[in-house]
Amino acid sequence: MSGPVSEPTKRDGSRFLDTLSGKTLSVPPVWLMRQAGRYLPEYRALRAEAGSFLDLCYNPALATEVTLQPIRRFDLDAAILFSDILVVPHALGQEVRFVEGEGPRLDPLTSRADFRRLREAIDLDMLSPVYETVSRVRAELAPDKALIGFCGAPYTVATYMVAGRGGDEQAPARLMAYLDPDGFAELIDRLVEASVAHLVAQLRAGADAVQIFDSWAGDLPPAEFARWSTAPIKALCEKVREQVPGAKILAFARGAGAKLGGFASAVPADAFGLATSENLAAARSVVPYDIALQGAVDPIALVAGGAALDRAVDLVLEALGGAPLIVNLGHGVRQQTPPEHVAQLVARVRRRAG
Ligand SMILES: Cc1c2[nH]c(c1CCC(=O)O)Cc1[nH]c(c(CCC(=O)O)c1C)Cc1[nH]c(c(CCC(=O)O)c1C)Cc1[nH]c(c(C)c1CCC(=O)O)C2
Repeated sequence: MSGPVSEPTKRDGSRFLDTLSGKTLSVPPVWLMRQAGRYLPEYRALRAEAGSFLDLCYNPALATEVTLQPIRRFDLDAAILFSDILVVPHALGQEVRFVEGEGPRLDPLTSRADFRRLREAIDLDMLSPVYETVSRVRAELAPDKALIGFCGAPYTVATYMVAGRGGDEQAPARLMAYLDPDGFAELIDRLVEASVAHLVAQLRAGADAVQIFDSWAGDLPPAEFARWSTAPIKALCEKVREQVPGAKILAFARGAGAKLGGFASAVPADAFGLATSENLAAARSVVPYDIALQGAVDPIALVAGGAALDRAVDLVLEALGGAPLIVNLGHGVRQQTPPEHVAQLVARVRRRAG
């Protein structure tokens, strides 16, 4: 577990890692954001026994099991660590809880004074169960399956820390960014440092790649996007690679749209995630051809299944299949998704295999 990371690209036969290295495969790799979760009956059963959602995130035996549940059921190319982006504010000393049926609730930060009361640096000991989960999952996964670690982007995590919850285009954080840009920058900088430490710990524990989720970045006007999404994610990638040379990184600025070209030219990621709303051909034309794109099947088409799902998958393969592609959804799996539809999606992607 300790010592330098194994060279991720040397893991044999991983379609996912080959694609991150810039290869175009006739059968692209596939995994799904939120592939573990409440749409799976085996998740709901285990969740009922685990106590709170955070208890589950900090229980290596149960979190390992939940991470592996979708891999046992479906022929996916990658597992994603079962955890949450809000463990970072939690380990910075902010109160975080998950209200059943409603989502996350944090004690909101309303001023500089509020976040100066948080820890200066992330308490990695608090997150040691997460890293223990990473090494347990890696030990159980087949060599051709990749393990993805993750964090939230500084901006998205800051929006939850300031608002105390999701919703309303995360307006409270945007308001703070306009009214007190230096104070907001201080929060963002602290989140860059905390996220670097969290991603490096996951890579050292055995994650083959890490994804940065900027779920709320797309709402920002271009100048704010450049300052609060692009610049911190660029710094995060560079600082992770200083400690883990060659680390494989996926960056998902959801809904970047016309801002994707600028984002992709500044951020040194190995793949860029695309949201459901993106024009795929336009996205491909603004990202260098040796850099992978990931996405962007509509999660609602996955709920629908049948011919609509096949068509949604085919459109992604046609638009993006001529260059390195990781098939995924444009956002997370919805709770009402019939599990059989995930099997159908994977089969559709693999259809030309063999
Ligand atoms: C914004 C965000 C969060 N968490 C995450 C994001 C970024 C991606 C996105 O935009 O969806 C990321 C996340 N959250 C979770 C994962 C695990 C890995 C995976 O399967 O993708 C990942 C990668 C588990 C989770 N995170 C959460 C659940 C549901 C909790 C439960 O089982 O009760 C899961 C499986 C809770 C959560 N966590 C968060 C919210 C807003 C919610 C409530 C919404 C909901 O309930 O679906 C914050």
